[in-house]
Amino acid sequence: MTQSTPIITLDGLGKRFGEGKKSFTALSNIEFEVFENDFITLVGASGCGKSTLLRIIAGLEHFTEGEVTVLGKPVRGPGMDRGMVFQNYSLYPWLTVYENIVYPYSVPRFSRQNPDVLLEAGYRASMLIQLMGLETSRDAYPSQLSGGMQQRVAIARALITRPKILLMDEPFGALDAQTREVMHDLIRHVYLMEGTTILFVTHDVDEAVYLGNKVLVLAPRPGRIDSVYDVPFERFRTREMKFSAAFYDLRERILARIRETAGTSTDEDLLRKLSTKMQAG
Ligand SMILES: Nc1ncnc2c1ncn2[C@@H]1O[C@H](COP(=O)(O)OP(=O)(O)OP(=O)(O)O)[C@@H](O)[C@H]1O
Repeated sequence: MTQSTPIITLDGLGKRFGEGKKSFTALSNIEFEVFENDFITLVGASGCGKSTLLRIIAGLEHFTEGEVTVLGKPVRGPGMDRGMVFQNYSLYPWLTVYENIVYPYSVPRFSRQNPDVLLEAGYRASMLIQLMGLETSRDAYPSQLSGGMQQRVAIARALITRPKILLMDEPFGALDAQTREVMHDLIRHVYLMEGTTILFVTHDVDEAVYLGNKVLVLAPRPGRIDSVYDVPFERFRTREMKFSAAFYDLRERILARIRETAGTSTDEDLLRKLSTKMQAG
């Protein structure tokens, strides 16, 4: 697959929840192409459909209009070509770190295969354990790990089958600021080492600019693509970048655009809207 062949194609994609009068259009006419080795971060006002879009690409949610194609094939459900990481780690508490990571290979499709495949899975798990800095926790259970470590395990598990695409839904949303920073550098490292194409949903515009090569802004009601920003930074990111004028300028432009799409021109506007909503509800 060359740079000019899209790895994911969204063609007139739409999603309606429910039927008839009570139906709700969550996404409308999404047209977008993702290319191999893209790192795309998705931002937008709350409820604009970021998670729904990611879940549709993952094959976890049906769509009601248009078509989604991954690696040239229409999406009809989840597949080994797409790994998914959620905010809440979703590890199996009764399995160790190593067992959680190799778990995808315990499905019958793999476990009935020749032992070489399982041996190779073991090697890959050990490599991922090293890549994620989990060597000393290999035999620990999830409850013995911090949130950041649990999320490293979840990322390793998503990567074990060498998916071409990694779909991440606010994966660092539950982590403290310091751990998030470490995870940012880790995920950029994984991206460069593994050559995976990444789609990453976040509420945090700083995170979106630091991680992404492109930032996709979705507008709400109905969810649609509003704008795409190219991130003008090197493949290797450094924390100093966050203090540069270019970073600040891009972040401010994206934040302003999100506010505009949400119909709020300032943070005060947004707070006023929220408090009116709370009083009403
Ligand atoms: N199962 C469902 N049934 C009905 N409506 C739903 C369902 N799931 C999501 N929605 C609605 O679809 C819209 C998009 O939801 P989604 O979670 O994708 O948005 P989001 O941009 O990820 O939100 P947030 O930023 O708050 O996480 C929201 O208005 C939500 O209420």
